[in-house]
Amino acid sequence: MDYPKCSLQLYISHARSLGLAKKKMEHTQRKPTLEEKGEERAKVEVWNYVLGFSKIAVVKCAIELGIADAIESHGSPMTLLELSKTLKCDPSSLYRIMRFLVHQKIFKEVQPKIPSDPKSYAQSPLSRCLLKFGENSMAAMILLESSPVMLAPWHCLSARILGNGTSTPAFEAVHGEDIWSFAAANPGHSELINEAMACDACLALPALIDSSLEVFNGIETIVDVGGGNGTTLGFLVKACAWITRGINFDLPHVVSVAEESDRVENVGGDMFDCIPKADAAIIKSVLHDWGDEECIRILKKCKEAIPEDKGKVIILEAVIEEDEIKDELTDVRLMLDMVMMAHTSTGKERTLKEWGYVIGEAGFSRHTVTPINAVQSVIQAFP
Ligand SMILES: Nc1ncnc2c1ncn2[C@@H]1O[C@H](CSCC[C@H]([NH3+])C(=O)O)[C@@H](O)[C@H]1O
Repeated sequence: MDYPKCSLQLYISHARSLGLAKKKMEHTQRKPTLEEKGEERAKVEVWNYVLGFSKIAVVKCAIELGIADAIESHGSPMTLLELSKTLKCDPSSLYRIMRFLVHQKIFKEVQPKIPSDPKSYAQSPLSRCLLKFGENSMAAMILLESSPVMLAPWHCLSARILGNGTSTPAFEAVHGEDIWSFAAANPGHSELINEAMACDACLALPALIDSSLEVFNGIETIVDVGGGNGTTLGFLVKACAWITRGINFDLPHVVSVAEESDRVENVGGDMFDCIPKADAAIIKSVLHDWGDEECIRILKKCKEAIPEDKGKVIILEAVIEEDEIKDELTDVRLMLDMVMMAHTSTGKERTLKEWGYVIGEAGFSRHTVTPINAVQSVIQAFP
């Protein structure tokens, strides 16, 4: 029934006569119960899952368009028109992309000095991570994880978990081979992996060098097992003048495209067969790609490569916290564990206890674990 706006009184008396007013007032005045509030919150959160993919998709789009790069080379905030001209984009579509990215706090909106002028877009610490190059860039990781090759296996996650460990791993189910054979046969994808891993090394190595440089004291030669394109060793030889020789050891298809540099040589091979000898071995973001049995085999090969008396293996990997005290990277570590499930056949992130198990089984007498300001901790294993 329609009521004129001004006749609330009339509505109330009419409702009262219908015996509805009390019920209606109770309904509008009653505070939602905790349970009802929880249900409401849950719906909003589920909406975020329903459409959550749009965040990575739009960020990938921003990297491909080069939005952050354009603002960076412009040297000051850019208006929509300037940005769309530079990027050769349709301004109305770009406007919607920028509205989304500003809402996500990836770019900042700058109000004009003269109110009738258009507003402009400025960088933030977050948008600088989307620059294609530079020390803070995380673009390569986004481009790898959002590539069709890496996204497809996620559709096979439940199939992988069903079947009590007998089902085909998700990556193999989609691509017919494991990620490393796939990379060997697809140089474009191999490059994406190498660049993404180099990007991760650019985050972890400065943290390691800043807080734990003493780990490398007395080491003159060092082999990086599964070293990718050599970024880790590049950081180490620069920070440690006493390292005379670094060996970047990886699969032949990886080292064949890695740049040689002063004091760092590339050696191709298979870590399950034999690892080049050195005073110490470093192994970063490799063991998490493998199950316990393979990890033990790799660690035994590392042990054979170093001197029994003063050698050590320096492992850079995430440690999953088991207690209640969790740091702000716990989410990232748990998501990384899911990535291992989707992209590798047997890989996983490990707790302290699980690291202790594989290190002990590989024959090391003791190990230490030191957190650094990164996703990874530094684990030193001694023969
Ligand atoms: N059998 C193998 N022998 C040597 N390297 C391998 C083998 N299987 C996989 N890898 C390499 O392991 C690396 C894992 S990605 C980690 C790269 C680098 N340590 C970094 O953190 O930046 C890739 O570069 C692979 O090519």
